Order: sequence, then C-alpha cells, then structure tokens
Amino acid sequence: MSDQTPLLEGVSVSRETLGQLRDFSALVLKWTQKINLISSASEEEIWQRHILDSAQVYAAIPAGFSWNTWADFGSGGGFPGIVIAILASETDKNIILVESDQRKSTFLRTAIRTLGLTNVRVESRRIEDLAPLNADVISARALAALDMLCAFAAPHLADGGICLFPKGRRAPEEIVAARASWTFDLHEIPSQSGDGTILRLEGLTHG
Ligand SMILES: C[S@@+](CC[C@H](N)C(=O)[O-])C[C@H]1O[C@@H](n2cnc3c(N)ncnc32)[C@H](O)[C@@H]1O
Repeated sequence: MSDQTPLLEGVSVSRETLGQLRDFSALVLKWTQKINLISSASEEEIWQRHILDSAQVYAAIPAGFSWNTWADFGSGGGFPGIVIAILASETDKNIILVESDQRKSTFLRTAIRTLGLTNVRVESRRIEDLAPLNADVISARALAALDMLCAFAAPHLADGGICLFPKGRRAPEEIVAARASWTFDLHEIPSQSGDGTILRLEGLTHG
C-alpha cells in the first residue's frame, strides 16, 4: 500500500483514495451545473463543506466497531455515501445509497462507474419502500429532523447497529423532540469542518 496522507483527524488515505476523492469532487462540480447536487459550487468549498464534512462521518465510527454494511439515506449528490464508499474501497465492506430522485440516482451510478467503485450500489426508491437492509451503520445528511431519521432507520438497523447523523444548530431541539418517541444512547461528536455536530445513536428502539 502507498504512503498515507492525513485527510482529517482519524482519517488518513492512500494516494489512490485521495485521487478518487478529487475525481469525485470534479464530477459533482460538473454535474451540479445541470442538476442541483450541492448549493455551493466553488472547488475550495466543495472540498471543505462536502468532501471533508462527509469524511468525518466515516471517522465517527467508534474504535473497534466492526461493520459490514453501511446504508446512506437520501444520498443526493453522494454526501456522505460516495465519500464513505471511496474511503472504504480498500476494504471488503458494502455501501448502499438510497435516493428517491431518479436524476440524482443516475448521477450516483455514473459516479460509481466512473470511479470504478465495486463496493457500493444504489437503491433508487423511497426509504419507506425498502425491504429491511439489516445495516450495521446508517447515515443521513440534510435529510430530515432527528425523530424522522429514527423512524427511517429503525427498521433497517442490524442488532447492535449505529446511526450517524450530521446536524447543525438545531440539534439540541431535535434531540429533545426525538426522545419523546425514541430511546437511544447518544454521543455528540463536534464537527471538524464547521460548527455542527455528528450525532451517533446506539441502541435505537421505539418508545
Ligand atoms: C437535501 S438533500 C441532501 C443530499 C445529501 N445527503 C447531502 O447532504 O448533500 C436530501 C436528499 O434526500 C432525498 N430524499 C428525500 N426524501 C427521501 C425518501 N423518503 N427516500 C429516499 N430519498 C429521499 C432527496 O431526493 C434528496 O436528494
């Protein structure tokens, strides 16, 4: 394996992986001119606000936690799902991207093909219509409020599975609202790329 370059705290990547992240970033910038994949379109911004922001979701996996299947809900332009697939591309793990918008799903499949990723597939349908995924990790960025994310995730979590949800300033209110219907152990991991938090939920159950 080639030398590792630090991407952010807890994540170092090979030169090949760094190249794939750059290629993906260029692909998003190209496609976002036609379909609205991200709000900010400058090259510098995409790296900080989207690539690194997604990479830190990967870094939020607890040390020693063993996983095989990661599902990313509402993947949109591939954040964090494609970034996770790139970071895990040198492992034997499986990533599932769930995205209901057909044009975005087409983009995701194009990115997977262009980057030569073999560890990731797209479910082009609504989360509500999925058969149980039995995922060890479920992520979702900018998809819904926390109580709704819990409802989306619960049927698809494997025993001992965890959720990773990046959140902004409204996190405290969303946590209170979610606790009215859901029980979970919560770890709040400060963002390295902005002023948000990654919420890590363990032991999610209804009630
Ligand atoms: C605001 S975008 C966020 C995209 C990406 N996660 C990001 O952070 O850049 C939300 C995405 O979720 C998708 N989406 C919304 N509701 C969904 C559902 N019920 N099932 C599957 N995808 C959904 C939308 O099509 C959209 O692409």
